[in-house]
Amino acid sequence: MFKTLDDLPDSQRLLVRIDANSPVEDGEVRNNRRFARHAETLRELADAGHAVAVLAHQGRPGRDTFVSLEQHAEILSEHLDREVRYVPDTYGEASLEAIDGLGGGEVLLLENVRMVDEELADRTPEAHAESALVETLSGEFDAYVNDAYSTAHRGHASIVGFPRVMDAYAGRVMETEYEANSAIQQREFDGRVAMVLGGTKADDLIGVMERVEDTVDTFLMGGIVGELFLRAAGYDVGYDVEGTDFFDEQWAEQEETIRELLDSYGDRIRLPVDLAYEDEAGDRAEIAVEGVEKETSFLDVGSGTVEEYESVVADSEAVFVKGALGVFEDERFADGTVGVLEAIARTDCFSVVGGGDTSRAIELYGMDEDDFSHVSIAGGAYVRALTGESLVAIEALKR
Ligand SMILES: Nc1ncnc2c1ncn2[C@@H]1O[C@H](COP(=O)(O)OP(=O)(O)OP(=O)(O)O)[C@@H](O)[C@H]1O
Ligand SMILES: O=C(O)[C@H](O)COP(=O)(O)O
Repeated sequence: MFKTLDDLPDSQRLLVRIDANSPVEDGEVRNNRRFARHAETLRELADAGHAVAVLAHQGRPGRDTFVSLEQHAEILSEHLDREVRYVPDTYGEASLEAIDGLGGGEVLLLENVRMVDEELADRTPEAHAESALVETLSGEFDAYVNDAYSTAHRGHASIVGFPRVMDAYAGRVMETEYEANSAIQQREFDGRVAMVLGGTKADDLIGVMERVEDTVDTFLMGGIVGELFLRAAGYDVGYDVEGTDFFDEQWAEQEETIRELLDSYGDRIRLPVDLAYEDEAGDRAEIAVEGVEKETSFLDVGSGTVEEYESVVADSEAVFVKGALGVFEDERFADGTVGVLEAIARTDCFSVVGGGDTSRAIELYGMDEDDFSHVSIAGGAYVRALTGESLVAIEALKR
């Protein structure tokens, strides 16, 4: 097992990796449950008198969610009820100076670690440990704490590099999510098991589908991923809204695998029977997938699909959710995501909802977290844990 905060010596200078990757709307970073959860870890460390420098990422280069962490520092300050200083630099002169001035009980947020090219480089953990980022920052601290459970599946420098050269501990979020999600993996279900798969990241979900073949009876597809499956099934769908680029690259990469999955899983994969879009008046409109004739950017599954998915949920003993069925952040296109989540909440089935964005729908639409067995703040990491795949961050902490 890994070491936890219970094992930390007193008065340490700590480098703490959190995952505050958040939705960004019109340049504004949206507060979400990740902040509140990580704030608990940071409060515990600061209250204990440790000096805390925080490392985190936001978005990916090339995406419009790829922004600096200045707003994250403000949001964290509100949650912590103490100032979180921010330095617009990750391991250069400015950040080293700020780290130098960091006292016990203080919290400093370094700049988006994905602004350092080495972070995302495709390298082994050994090579990551030799990067300038890791070599420089590791020399400034006594120990490294990884609380970023939701990034635990990414073999990036800040996740797998530091634990090779520093004393490493799991933060509270890492510890509790790991325990909860491993417990799920060990359960056995007598009845039917359904998995709701949506959102934007096809490669994550396809990996899952291949691994849970023996456990899951029905896959309920939606979101961008659902449209990719519909396209593979012969429907003329999968067109981006202006300014987004979800479909073409993923289609080129995944077309063949999606076709194979459709062939081999047959009826176990349920695809949307209707979809919703914004009409000329700006209202929600729906169309059956059979009737789609012109290029349309769809933003939700339709009401016929929700009805079908609700009845699958009602017949299931366990339901796992990863990814939203539509752009639920816009009330007009929340019906799919909210409809299915409410159907789950109405039953007493064992249920797990994951996905940093998706789980936010629970809060946004006034649902009660207690109606679900577990709500994870992780997306890809949660799904991998669920399917028994090991997480590189956990392996690194266990070394
Ligand atoms: N048809 C669609 N068009 C555009 N975006 C969509 C569509 N359907 C769902 N989404 C978006 O998918 C997002 C959720 O999926 P995503 O795969 O990003 O994340 P997640 O599973 O919640 O979390 P994580 O990022 O933690 O893996 C939502 O923000 C929603 O707006
Ligand atoms: O939000 C997440 O799922 C994590 O922060 C990982 O982000 P990524 O999918 O961009 O690597």
